[in-house]
Amino acid sequence: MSVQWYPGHMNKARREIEDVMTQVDVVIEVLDSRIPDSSQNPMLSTLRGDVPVLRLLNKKDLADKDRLDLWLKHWAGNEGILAHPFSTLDKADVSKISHWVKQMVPHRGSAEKPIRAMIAGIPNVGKSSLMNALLGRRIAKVGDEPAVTKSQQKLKVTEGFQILDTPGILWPKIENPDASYRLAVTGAVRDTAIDYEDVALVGLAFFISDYWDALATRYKLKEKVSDAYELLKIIGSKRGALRAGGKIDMHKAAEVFLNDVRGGIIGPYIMETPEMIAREELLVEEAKAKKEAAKQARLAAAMPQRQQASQRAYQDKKHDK
Ligand SMILES: Nc1nc2c(ncn2[C@@H]2O[C@H](COP(=O)(O)OP(=O)(O)OP(=O)(O)O)[C@@H](O)[C@H]2O)c(=O)[nH]1
Repeated sequence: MSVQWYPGHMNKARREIEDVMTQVDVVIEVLDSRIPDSSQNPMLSTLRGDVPVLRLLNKKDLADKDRLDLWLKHWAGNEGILAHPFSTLDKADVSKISHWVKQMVPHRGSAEKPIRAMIAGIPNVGKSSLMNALLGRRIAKVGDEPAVTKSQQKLKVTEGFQILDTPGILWPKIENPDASYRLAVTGAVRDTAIDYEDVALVGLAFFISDYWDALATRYKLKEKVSDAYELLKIIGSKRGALRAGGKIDMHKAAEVFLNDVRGGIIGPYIMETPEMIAREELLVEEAKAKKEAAKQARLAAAMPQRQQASQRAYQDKKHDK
């Protein structure tokens, strides 16, 4: 949960995943179904090459089923990707994994040629829980170490199915500020990375627009409140987040709300839809194009000055002769 991603970490993770990729037949990519896009690692699609990916939308018990279906439809045609809603808490789901991997790698799966899988995902998506559930025992938590570590042992799940003993920890989409907030709201990145109250306000604004009824039921709100800051104050007041003198303690109010969101107490939700991500990507592209155009305009504007400067330098040189 507390990995801080720096370029050095990312390079190390990338190299190690590349090495491990040669030893596996399938990657089991664990996502947080409340943020199906932001919990994907941006590099995995390139790193995996031709290796198929079983994409588990974990924590389905916390997710909005309708939006989950939108994502499944969205990925349906993707070559080499099989996606399923999933929960490590659901024994029936866990028992289906060996069938799903066999579907993806039909030429392996016997005792002589077992399917070798690596579990991978960003921090806190449920990789260790998945390994424990598959193996029926607790493995040591990998926690703070980015990427795959040590030489990899293969652990037997069934006769024809093995998993590597250390999950691959991948970095989240930290370069996109909107995604960073969504990762923070669900608890996938450390609270200290972004201001706690800001995270709660982003989360609250999202619930106001997308899941107002659930919010109203949880906090017994009679009328719609559109302003996230005002609503955080109301939640703080209702839940006793007060300082001495009766002023609202906004940090405590943020804590109350975020604990509810992360624990699924308000109700099932998904913060991203394929359509919304497409719009966001378009905006990012447009912003990039605008920035580039502004740079070119600045260069063009500076051109005559540069030409004048080089002309002056030429004339000075001539004069000196
Ligand atoms: N509600 C719910 N919680 C889950 C599920 N699977 C895992 N969790 C919880 O998610 C949290 C993170 O799970 P871990 O298995 O530690 O996640 P991880 O990916 O190994 O985390 P790192 O070691 O930080 O990379 C724990 O509190 C788990 O209990 C699930 O299906 N539903």
